[in-house]
Amino acid sequence: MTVAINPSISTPSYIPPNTFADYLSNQYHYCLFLDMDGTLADFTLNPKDSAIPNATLTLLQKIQSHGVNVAIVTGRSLDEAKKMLSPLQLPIAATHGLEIAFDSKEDSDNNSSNSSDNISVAHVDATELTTIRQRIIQSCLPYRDFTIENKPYSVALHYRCDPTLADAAYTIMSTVLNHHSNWTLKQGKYVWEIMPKGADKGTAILTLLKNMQVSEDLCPIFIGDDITDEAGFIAVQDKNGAKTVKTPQKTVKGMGIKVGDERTCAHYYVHSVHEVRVLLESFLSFFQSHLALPSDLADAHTSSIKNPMRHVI
Ligand SMILES: O=P(O)(O)OC[C@H]1O[C@H](O[C@H]2O[C@H](CO)[C@@H](O)[C@H](O)[C@H]2O)[C@H](O)[C@@H](O)[C@@H]1O
Repeated sequence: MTVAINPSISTPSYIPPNTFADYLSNQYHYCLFLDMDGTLADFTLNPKDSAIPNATLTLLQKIQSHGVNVAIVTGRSLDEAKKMLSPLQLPIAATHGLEIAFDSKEDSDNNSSNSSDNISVAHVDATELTTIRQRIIQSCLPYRDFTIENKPYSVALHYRCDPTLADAAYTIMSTVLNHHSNWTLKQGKYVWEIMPKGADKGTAILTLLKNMQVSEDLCPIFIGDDITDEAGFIAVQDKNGAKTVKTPQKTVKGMGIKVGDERTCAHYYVHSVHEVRVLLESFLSFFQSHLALPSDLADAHTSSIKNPMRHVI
Protein backbone atom coordinates (compact mmCIF):
# COMPACT_ATOMS: atom_id res chain seq x y z
CA MET A 1 0.00 0.00 0.00
CA THR A 2 1.32 3.46 -0.89
CA VAL A 3 0.74 6.31 1.53
CA ALA A 4 0.59 9.69 -0.20
CA ILE A 5 2.83 12.31 1.39
CA ASN A 6 0.91 15.51 2.00
CA PRO A 7 3.04 18.51 0.90
CA SER A 8 1.83 20.51 3.93
CA ILE A 9 3.51 18.04 6.27
CA SER A 10 6.39 19.83 7.96
CA THR A 11 8.45 19.50 11.09
CA PRO A 12 6.35 20.53 14.08
CA SER A 13 7.82 22.42 17.03
CA TYR A 14 7.75 20.85 20.46
CA ILE A 15 5.69 22.82 22.99
CA PRO A 16 7.02 22.34 26.52
CA PRO A 17 3.55 21.65 27.95
CA ASN A 18 4.09 23.48 31.25
CA THR A 19 4.82 26.72 29.34
CA PHE A 20 1.77 26.59 27.07
CA ALA A 21 0.34 29.72 28.72
CA ASP A 22 3.26 31.67 27.21
CA TYR A 23 1.89 30.94 23.74
CA LEU A 24 -1.44 32.64 24.51
CA SER A 25 -2.67 36.22 24.34
CA ASN A 26 -5.68 37.81 26.00
CA GLN A 27 -6.54 39.48 22.66
CA TYR A 28 -8.06 36.26 21.47
CA HIS A 29 -11.02 34.09 22.27
CA TYR A 30 -9.69 30.56 22.41
CA CYS A 31 -11.78 27.55 21.47
CA LEU A 32 -10.44 24.16 22.43
CA PHE A 33 -11.16 21.10 20.28
CA LEU A 34 -9.99 17.79 21.69
CA ASP A 35 -9.64 14.29 20.35
CA MET A 36 -10.26 11.52 22.92
CA ASP A 37 -8.34 8.25 22.43
CA GLY A 38 -4.59 8.83 22.52
CA THR A 39 -5.13 12.47 23.55
CA LEU A 40 -7.32 12.55 26.68
CA ALA A 41 -7.35 8.77 27.29
CA ASP A 42 -4.43 6.33 27.17
CA PHE A 43 -4.80 3.39 24.83
CA THR A 44 -6.14 0.04 26.02
CA LEU A 45 -6.31 -3.31 24.20
CA ASN A 46 -10.10 -3.29 24.23
CA PRO A 47 -11.83 0.00 23.31
CA LYS A 48 -14.45 -0.67 26.00
CA ASP A 49 -11.78 -0.42 28.73
CA SER A 50 -10.48 3.07 28.01
CA ALA A 51 -11.30 5.98 30.27
CA ILE A 52 -10.54 9.68 30.65
CA PRO A 53 -9.02 10.31 34.10
CA ASN A 54 -11.25 12.26 36.50
CA ALA A 55 -8.46 14.82 36.93
CA THR A 56 -8.67 15.60 33.19
CA LEU A 57 -12.46 15.91 33.28
CA THR A 58 -12.19 18.30 36.23
CA LEU A 59 -9.59 20.33 34.34
CA LEU A 60 -11.87 20.62 31.30
CA GLN A 61 -14.77 21.68 33.50
CA LYS A 62 -12.61 24.42 35.08
CA ILE A 63 -11.43 25.63 31.67
CA GLN A 64 -15.06 25.74 30.50
CA SER A 65 -16.03 27.72 33.61
CA HIS A 66 -13.69 30.52 32.40
CA GLY A 67 -15.88 30.97 29.32
CA VAL A 68 -13.67 28.96 26.98
CA ASN A 69 -15.56 26.93 24.38
CA VAL A 70 -14.42 23.32 24.73
CA ALA A 71 -15.61 20.61 22.34
CA ILE A 72 -14.76 16.99 21.62
CA VAL A 73 -13.95 15.72 18.11
CA THR A 74 -13.72 11.94 18.13
CA GLY A 75 -13.98 8.76 16.13
CA ARG A 76 -16.01 7.27 18.97
CA SER A 77 -19.78 7.01 18.60
CA LEU A 78 -21.78 9.71 20.35
CA ASP A 79 -23.04 7.32 23.04
CA GLU A 80 -19.53 6.04 23.81
CA ALA A 81 -18.10 9.56 23.88
CA LYS A 82 -20.82 10.75 26.27
CA LYS A 83 -20.12 7.82 28.61
CA MET A 84 -16.39 8.53 28.62
CA LEU A 85 -16.99 12.22 29.38
CA SER A 86 -19.69 11.76 32.01
CA PRO A 87 -20.60 13.73 34.10
CA LEU A 88 -19.08 16.50 31.97
CA GLN A 89 -21.33 17.76 29.17
CA LEU A 90 -19.60 19.19 26.12
CA PRO A 91 -20.44 19.63 22.45
CA ILE A 92 -19.28 16.45 20.69
CA ALA A 93 -18.55 15.71 17.05
CA ALA A 94 -18.61 11.90 17.12
CA THR A 95 -17.92 9.13 14.56
CA HIS A 96 -15.45 11.51 12.84
CA GLY A 97 -18.19 14.13 12.46
CA LEU A 98 -21.09 11.92 11.33
CA GLU A 99 -22.95 12.62 14.59
CA ILE A 100 -22.71 16.08 16.14
CA ALA A 101 -24.26 17.10 19.47
CA PHE A 102 -24.28 20.90 19.83
CA ASP A 103 -24.62 22.70 23.12
CA SER A 104 -26.60 25.66 21.86
CA LYS A 105 -30.15 25.79 20.58
CA GLU A 106 -28.96 26.43 17.06
CA ASP A 107 -28.74 23.56 14.63
CA SER A 108 -26.33 22.83 11.83
CA ASP A 109 -27.75 23.14 8.33
CA ASN A 110 -25.10 20.78 6.95
CA ASN A 111 -26.89 17.56 7.80
CA SER A 112 -30.42 16.44 8.41
CA SER A 113 -30.91 17.17 12.08
CA ASN A 114 -32.89 16.20 15.12
CA SER A 115 -33.56 19.66 16.48
CA SER A 116 -35.32 18.54 19.69
CA ASP A 117 -32.09 16.94 20.95
CA ASN A 118 -29.91 19.45 19.10
CA ILE A 119 -28.13 16.55 17.49
CA SER A 120 -27.20 16.42 13.85
CA VAL A 121 -26.75 13.06 12.15
CA ALA A 122 -25.72 12.45 8.55
CA HIS A 123 -27.92 10.14 6.54
CA VAL A 124 -26.65 6.57 6.63
CA ASP A 125 -28.07 3.64 4.68
CA ALA A 126 -28.87 1.21 7.53
CA THR A 127 -29.39 -1.77 5.21
CA GLU A 128 -26.01 -1.25 3.61
CA LEU A 129 -24.38 -0.85 7.03
CA THR A 130 -25.84 -4.21 8.09
CA THR A 131 -24.48 -5.85 4.93
CA ILE A 132 -21.04 -4.33 5.58
CA ARG A 133 -21.08 -5.64 9.18
CA GLN A 134 -22.03 -9.13 8.04
CA ARG A 135 -19.30 -9.19 5.38
CA ILE A 136 -16.67 -8.12 7.93
CA ILE A 137 -17.82 -10.66 10.53
CA GLN A 138 -17.77 -13.41 7.89
CA SER A 139 -14.26 -12.48 6.70
CA CYS A 140 -12.92 -12.41 10.27
CA LEU A 141 -14.13 -15.93 11.14
CA PRO A 142 -10.70 -17.56 10.53
CA TYR A 143 -9.03 -15.14 12.99
CA ARG A 144 -9.17 -15.09 16.78
CA ASP A 145 -7.61 -11.75 17.65
CA PHE A 146 -9.58 -9.15 15.73
CA THR A 147 -12.00 -6.93 17.64
CA ILE A 148 -14.98 -5.76 15.59
CA GLU A 149 -16.49 -2.53 16.94
CA ASN A 150 -20.07 -2.01 15.77
CA LYS A 151 -20.93 1.67 15.87
CA PRO A 152 -24.34 3.11 14.96
CA TYR A 153 -23.03 4.51 11.66
CA SER A 154 -19.81 2.64 10.92
CA VAL A 155 -17.83 -0.54 11.61
CA ALA A 156 -14.25 -0.62 12.91
CA LEU A 157 -11.88 -3.57 12.74
CA HIS A 158 -9.22 -3.44 15.48
CA TYR A 159 -5.98 -5.46 15.42
CA ARG A 160 -4.17 -4.01 18.48
CA CYS A 161 -4.37 -7.44 20.18
CA ASP A 162 -2.20 -8.87 17.38
CA PRO A 163 -0.41 -6.21 15.30
CA THR A 164 0.80 -8.93 12.87
CA LEU A 165 -2.79 -8.92 11.56
CA ALA A 166 -2.30 -5.41 10.06
CA ASP A 167 -2.17 -6.63 6.45
CA ALA A 168 -5.05 -9.08 6.93
CA ALA A 169 -7.17 -6.27 8.45
CA TYR A 170 -6.49 -3.97 5.50
CA THR A 171 -7.21 -6.75 2.98
CA ILE A 172 -10.53 -7.63 4.65
CA MET A 173 -11.70 -4.03 4.89
CA SER A 174 -10.61 -2.94 1.42
CA THR A 175 -12.23 -6.04 -0.11
CA VAL A 176 -15.53 -5.33 1.68
CA LEU A 177 -15.32 -1.68 0.62
CA ASN A 178 -15.12 -2.68 -3.06
CA HIS A 179 -18.86 -3.52 -2.91
CA HIS A 180 -19.91 -0.16 -1.40
CA SER A 181 -19.05 2.88 -3.48
CA ASN A 182 -20.63 5.47 -1.15
CA TRP A 183 -18.49 4.33 1.75
CA THR A 184 -14.87 4.96 2.61
CA LEU A 185 -12.05 3.42 4.63
CA LYS A 186 -10.45 5.38 7.47
CA GLN A 187 -7.18 4.35 9.06
CA GLY A 188 -6.44 4.83 12.74
CA LYS A 189 -4.00 3.38 15.24
CA TYR A 190 -4.31 -0.43 14.89
CA VAL A 191 -7.73 0.01 13.31
CA TRP A 192 -9.46 0.27 9.93
CA GLU A 193 -12.97 1.64 9.80
CA ILE A 194 -15.63 1.63 7.06
CA MET A 195 -17.97 4.63 7.19
CA PRO A 196 -20.08 6.70 4.77
CA LYS A 197 -18.10 9.14 2.62
CA GLY A 198 -18.14 12.84 3.37
CA ALA A 199 -17.28 13.24 7.05
CA ASP A 200 -13.94 14.27 8.51
CA LYS A 201 -12.73 15.99 11.65
CA GLY A 202 -11.85 19.23 9.84
CA THR A 203 -15.40 19.70 8.59
CA ALA A 204 -16.69 18.70 12.04
CA ILE A 205 -14.58 21.40 13.75
CA LEU A 206 -15.75 24.07 11.32
CA THR A 207 -19.38 23.01 11.88
CA LEU A 208 -18.93 23.23 15.67
CA LEU A 209 -17.21 26.62 15.32
CA LYS A 210 -20.14 27.96 13.35
CA ASN A 211 -22.43 27.14 16.26
CA MET A 212 -20.29 28.69 18.99
CA GLN A 213 -21.45 31.95 20.50
CA VAL A 214 -18.27 34.02 20.60
CA SER A 215 -17.99 37.64 19.57
CA GLU A 216 -14.26 38.34 19.81
CA ASP A 217 -11.45 37.30 17.50
CA LEU A 218 -11.37 33.57 17.52
CA CYS A 219 -8.32 31.33 17.83
CA PRO A 220 -9.20 27.63 17.52
CA ILE A 221 -6.84 25.05 19.04
CA PHE A 222 -7.08 21.37 18.16
CA ILE A 223 -5.16 18.59 19.94
CA GLY A 224 -5.13 15.09 18.48
CA ASP A 225 -2.87 12.09 17.94
CA ASP A 226 -4.06 10.10 14.96
CA ILE A 227 -4.16 10.15 11.16
CA THR A 228 -7.84 11.15 11.23
CA ASP A 229 -6.86 14.24 13.26
CA GLU A 230 -4.80 15.66 10.37
CA ALA A 231 -7.94 17.14 8.74
CA GLY A 232 -8.61 18.90 12.05
CA PHE A 233 -5.11 20.39 12.19
CA ILE A 234 -5.49 21.72 8.65
CA ALA A 235 -8.91 23.24 9.50
CA VAL A 236 -7.74 25.19 12.56
CA GLN A 237 -4.42 26.28 11.04
CA ASP A 238 -6.04 27.69 7.90
CA LYS A 239 -7.38 31.10 8.83
CA ASN A 240 -9.59 31.07 5.74
CA GLY A 241 -10.99 27.65 6.55
CA ALA A 242 -13.72 29.01 8.79
CA LYS A 243 -14.96 31.23 5.96
CA THR A 244 -15.99 28.16 4.01
CA VAL A 245 -18.78 27.61 6.54
CA LYS A 246 -19.35 31.35 7.07
CA THR A 247 -18.52 31.53 10.76
CA PRO A 248 -19.67 34.89 12.14
CA GLN A 249 -16.42 35.43 14.05
CA LYS A 250 -13.19 36.92 12.77
CA THR A 251 -10.98 33.86 12.86
CA VAL A 252 -7.21 34.06 13.25
CA LYS A 253 -4.85 31.28 12.39
CA GLY A 254 -5.24 28.63 15.08
CA MET A 255 -2.97 25.97 16.53
CA GLY A 256 -2.78 22.30 15.66
CA ILE A 257 -1.05 20.25 18.36
CA LYS A 258 -0.14 16.66 17.62
CA VAL A 259 0.29 14.12 20.41
CA GLY A 260 3.34 12.06 19.44
CA ASP A 261 6.28 12.64 17.12
CA GLU A 262 4.95 11.01 13.93
CA ARG A 263 4.78 13.01 10.69
CA THR A 264 1.98 15.56 10.82
CA CYS A 265 0.51 18.74 9.38
CA ALA A 266 0.24 20.16 12.90
CA HIS A 267 2.61 23.03 13.68
CA TYR A 268 3.20 21.85 17.25
CA TYR A 269 3.50 18.62 19.17
CA VAL A 270 3.72 17.18 22.65
CA HIS A 271 4.83 13.67 23.54
CA SER A 272 2.02 11.95 25.40
CA VAL A 273 -1.43 11.92 26.99
CA HIS A 274 0.29 12.94 30.23
CA GLU A 275 1.79 16.00 28.50
CA VAL A 276 -1.65 16.93 27.15
CA ARG A 277 -2.86 17.09 30.75
CA VAL A 278 0.11 19.29 31.76
CA LEU A 279 -0.58 21.54 28.75
CA LEU A 280 -4.25 21.84 29.77
CA GLU A 281 -3.17 22.78 33.30
CA SER A 282 -1.00 25.55 31.84
CA PHE A 283 -3.91 26.61 29.61
CA LEU A 284 -6.14 26.88 32.70
CA SER A 285 -3.48 28.85 34.58
CA PHE A 286 -3.52 31.45 31.78
CA PHE A 287 -7.21 32.16 32.40
CA GLN A 288 -6.84 32.01 36.17
CA SER A 289 -4.04 34.58 36.15
CA HIS A 290 -5.99 36.91 33.85
CA LEU A 291 -9.07 36.63 36.03
CA ALA A 292 -7.02 37.56 39.08
CA LEU A 293 -5.56 40.67 37.45
CA PRO A 294 -7.35 43.95 36.65
CA SER A 295 -7.64 44.21 32.85
CA ASP A 296 -4.88 46.86 32.39
CA LEU A 297 -2.44 44.74 34.39
CA ALA A 298 -3.53 41.67 32.48
CA ASP A 299 -2.70 43.49 29.21
CA ALA A 300 0.71 44.45 30.56
CA HIS A 301 1.27 40.86 31.65
CA THR A 302 0.44 39.59 28.17
CA SER A 303 2.77 41.98 26.41
CA SER A 304 5.61 41.12 28.78
CA ILE A 305 5.56 37.37 28.23
CA LYS A 306 8.59 36.06 26.46
CA ASN A 307 7.13 35.35 23.04
CA PRO A 308 3.42 36.21 22.83
CA MET A 309 1.41 34.71 19.98
CA ARG A 310 4.57 33.31 18.46
CA HIS A 311 2.43 30.70 16.71
CA VAL A 312 0.71 33.29 14.52
CA ILE A 313 2.84 33.24 11.41
O1 LIG B 1 -10.82 10.04 17.42
P1 LIG B 1 -10.47 9.33 18.69
O2 LIG B 1 -11.17 9.87 19.89
O3 LIG B 1 -8.99 9.22 18.89
O4 LIG B 1 -11.02 7.85 18.47
C1 LIG B 1 -10.37 7.02 17.52
C2 LIG B 1 -10.75 5.59 17.75
O5 LIG B 1 -10.52 5.34 19.14
C3 LIG B 1 -10.81 4.04 19.60
O6 LIG B 1 -9.81 3.16 19.11
C4 LIG B 1 -8.52 3.48 19.58
O7 LIG B 1 -8.51 3.38 21.02
C5 LIG B 1 -8.74 2.03 21.52
C6 LIG B 1 -8.82 2.12 23.04
O8 LIG B 1 -7.63 2.62 23.57
C7 LIG B 1 -7.64 1.10 21.01
O9 LIG B 1 -7.88 -0.22 21.47
C8 LIG B 1 -7.59 1.15 19.48
O10 LIG B 1 -6.48 0.40 19.02
C9 LIG B 1 -7.47 2.58 18.98
O11 LIG B 1 -7.55 2.63 17.56
C10 LIG B 1 -12.21 3.62 19.24
O12 LIG B 1 -12.39 2.27 19.54
C11 LIG B 1 -12.53 3.90 17.77
O13 LIG B 1 -13.93 3.69 17.57
C12 LIG B 1 -12.21 5.35 17.46
O14 LIG B 1 -12.48 5.59 16.07
